Amino acid sequence: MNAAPIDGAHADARHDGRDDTSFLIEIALRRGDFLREVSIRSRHRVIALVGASGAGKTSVLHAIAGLLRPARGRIKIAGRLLFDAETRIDVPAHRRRIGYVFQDARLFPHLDVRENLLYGLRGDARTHPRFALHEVVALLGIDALLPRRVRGLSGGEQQRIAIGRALLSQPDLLLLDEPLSMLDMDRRDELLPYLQRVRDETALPMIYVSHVPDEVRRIADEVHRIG
Ligand SMILES: Nc1ncnc2c1ncn2[C@@H]1O[C@H](COP(=O)(O)OP(=O)(O)OP(=O)(O)O)[C@@H](O)[C@H]1O
Repeated sequence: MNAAPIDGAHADARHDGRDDTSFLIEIALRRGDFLREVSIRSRHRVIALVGASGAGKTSVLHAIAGLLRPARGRIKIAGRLLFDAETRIDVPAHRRRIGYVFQDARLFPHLDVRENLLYGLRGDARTHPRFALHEVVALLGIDALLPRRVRGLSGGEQQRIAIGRALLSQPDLLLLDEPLSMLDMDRRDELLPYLQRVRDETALPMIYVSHVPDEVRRIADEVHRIG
């Protein structure tokens, strides 16, 4: 497979040219009969993965997150070597410092919004967080939702909480797997500006998977096609 860059939108605005905001993902993935070679090199901070259904986009994110071990290759992101088959480096998932946002919010229904958010904030992160609760709440406009139960929140509100929870886990990298795909057009339009704020104000490297060209244009510096 190839993963050639096919777009350079926003490139100059947020590309700072430093090595520690680059992506090197050169892997072979196997899942049953499915086999996919992936070669992504980018010096941009925010990249998108596009490709047909079943092309392997989610599998690439799983490999980056440490949930799927590549058959061979190397993953280095923002200056951190996460996986290298040759030297047998395979950083465990819980040490990769990755925030993962799924299609569905996957919130805990028995906890309220504040408790869902704080779930990610543990250990040292509680005392010296890079992303503090009040900052994340302001960034995502979720102050009024804090005491609410998850049940009854709209899909867009739930996704904002899921993004907040991911940020509060103090990640060095954000993976977003079609985070708007379960929302109708109006909700999508409501949530996109929040994703853009997260992109611009957290300065985190991000990988954004989507089928929707307009979303990809509005979020990513560079687009890579899988498949
Ligand atoms: N646990 C598994 N065992 C075997 N095959 C799998 C497994 N998970 C995924 N696959 C297969 O791997 C391929 C890639 O799946 P993946 O979910 O990564 O694609 P995708 O590009 O994210 O698709 P979509 O856009 O539909 O979410 C598919 O053919 C899928 O059927």
